Amino acid sequence: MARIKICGVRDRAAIDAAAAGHADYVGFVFFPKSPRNLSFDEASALAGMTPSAIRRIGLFVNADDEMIGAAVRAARLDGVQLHGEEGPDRAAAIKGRFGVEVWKALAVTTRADLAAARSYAGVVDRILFDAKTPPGAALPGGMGVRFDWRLLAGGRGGFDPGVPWGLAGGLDASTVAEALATTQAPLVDVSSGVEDAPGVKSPAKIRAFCEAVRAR
Ligand SMILES: O=C(O)c1ccccc1N[C@@H]1O[C@H](COP(=O)(O)O)[C@@H](O)[C@H]1O
Repeated sequence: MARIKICGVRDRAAIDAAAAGHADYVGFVFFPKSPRNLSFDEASALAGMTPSAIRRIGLFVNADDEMIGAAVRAARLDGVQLHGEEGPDRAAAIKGRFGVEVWKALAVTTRADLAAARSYAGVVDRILFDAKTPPGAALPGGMGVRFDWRLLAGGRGGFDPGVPWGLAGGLDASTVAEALATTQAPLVDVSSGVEDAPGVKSPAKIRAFCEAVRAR
């Protein structure tokens, strides 16, 4: 069964809904341009509300060590998701310095974009394949944009980028079954697809998303 990450949680209701849906991860966004951005104090409080069965992943975009360190400590993060232009060397340095799981998001439009995953094998704990947002977009993710999931449709054994992976971008309760059927993704990550407005999570949509994943 695919693991579930609910990204961009900002309040107790969203965390409770993720727990009710047996989500595996919640994501805390540390990117000031995002409507889901958290202060370190907010993240610390949310961490205290998160059941121990759910792991906390911090999302960063080209952040420096000072910011990542402050967030790791405040929110007692289990992992970091690098959603900017962090290369394998930067990802390795972050893993070495902070000793948490490192996920690297790769922006995908065409099959050629998948090849970059290989350069992170042995470095990161997970690759997240996300859609490329349009040129000039406000954010590099979290905008409900999807890519052609058939790019991840593997042969008999399924798609194998040589490193654990997950699927993100444009998922919601009505599309995730098709996404899973097409890709056999071992993890799905959702943000805007479980919101009523940017940054406003819907507990009902979170529960529906988790049910759609678990129903498969
Ligand atoms: O959620 C954000 O605000 C965000 C900001 C900057 C980079 C990534 C962001 N979110 C991540 O984007 C993907 C796809 O999100 P969506 O489901 O299409 O809205 C996901 O990994 C989010 O965690």
